[in-house]
Amino acid sequence: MTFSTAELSIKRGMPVTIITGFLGSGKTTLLNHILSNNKDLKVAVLVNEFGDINIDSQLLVSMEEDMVELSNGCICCTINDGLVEAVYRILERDARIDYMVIETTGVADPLPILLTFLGTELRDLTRLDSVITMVDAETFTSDHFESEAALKQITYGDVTILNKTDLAAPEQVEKLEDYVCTVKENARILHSQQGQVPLPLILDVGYNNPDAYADLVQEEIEQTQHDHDHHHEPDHGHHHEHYHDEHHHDEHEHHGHEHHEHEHHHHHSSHLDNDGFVSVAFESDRPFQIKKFEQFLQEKLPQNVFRAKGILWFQESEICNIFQLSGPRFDLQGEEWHKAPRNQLVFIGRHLDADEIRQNLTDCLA
Ligand SMILES: Nc1nc2c(ncn2[C@@H]2O[C@H](COP(=O)(O)OP(=O)(O)OP(=O)(O)O)[C@@H](O)[C@H]2O)c(=O)[nH]1
Repeated sequence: MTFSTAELSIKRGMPVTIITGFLGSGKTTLLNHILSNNKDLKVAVLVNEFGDINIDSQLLVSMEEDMVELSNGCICCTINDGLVEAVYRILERDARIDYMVIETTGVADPLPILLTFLGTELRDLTRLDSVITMVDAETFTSDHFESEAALKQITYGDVTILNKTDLAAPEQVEKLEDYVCTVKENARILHSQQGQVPLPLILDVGYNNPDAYADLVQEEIEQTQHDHDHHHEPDHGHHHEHYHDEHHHDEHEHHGHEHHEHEHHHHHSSHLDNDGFVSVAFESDRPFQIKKFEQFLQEKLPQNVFRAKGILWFQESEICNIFQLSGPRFDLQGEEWHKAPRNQLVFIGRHLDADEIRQNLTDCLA
């Protein structure tokens, strides 16, 4: 008689923390803080990114590579098979794993992700410990970037971390705290700089209350069942079709596709459609000329780019430059190359003209 590896080694009751928060709020920074201070706790990480290139996972502090699982599909899709599969891959690992942390994209509504943990077979294999919401204390205001996802992130967070307090006046932080309490009564709020919060305040805290989501879970299961019956479609078809559609959407946003509704989305995510945010990826095996790239940033970077990140290679420099742009500020940090030099950049914003951005960047190449 033979056993599959999965049957032999699948882990049960794995505690899971979900990190959510809007674009650039500090999710990856918090994840790095966790990974640098987790002591004996073996943490596996699942990173979901908005865009075609995985930048975040390359910016994680050095850790065993196989502890990071990626999923570039849209994990905010309701009762999501792609997410379930990625979590399974972690649970099936032979290595010891004590804890799982999931970083969502900045434009994700966390509710469908929560419901995936509470309403599928993951309910028996994992224990959703808490949802942490990162908030950029400098830029977040009560208009929540006109993004429904940004609001949902606060609504469904079990702990809210007001991050970047170094960039915000104390009165502004206080005002933000009041606002968060209007969205979420009795919110648990922490403050931080660079995501530095004591880990016992955020990990293994048992804040998530599955009972609070029982009705939604039931509704979702029925909806999913109905949709599957209706479409006569196997689960896989659903996921891949969506995945493909996201990318198509990214690429062609400037032709006015932002109002397109994914037919196969269920009711929780259909209203979002990434709130009109699109991502434009750029990659090249040729280096940039520093001067030209600087000029691009100063003169050609579209105003509506909300977030950008990348790993940059300049002709004039031997080091790898980590580029971060979040709202009004950008930053370049040098480090050693850990792989063959190459340019990888992602821009995120509303109404971006992908062709124009790519052409302008191509013009910066040496
Ligand atoms: N000044 C300041 N900068 C911060 C702080 N926390 C994070 N940052 C910077 O903010 C930028 C965005 O941080 P990330 O951790 O990448 O944000 P994120 O939420 O993962 O961003 P997305 O990938 O867009 O979802 C980076 O340049 C960070 O170094 C902080 O407390 N103060």
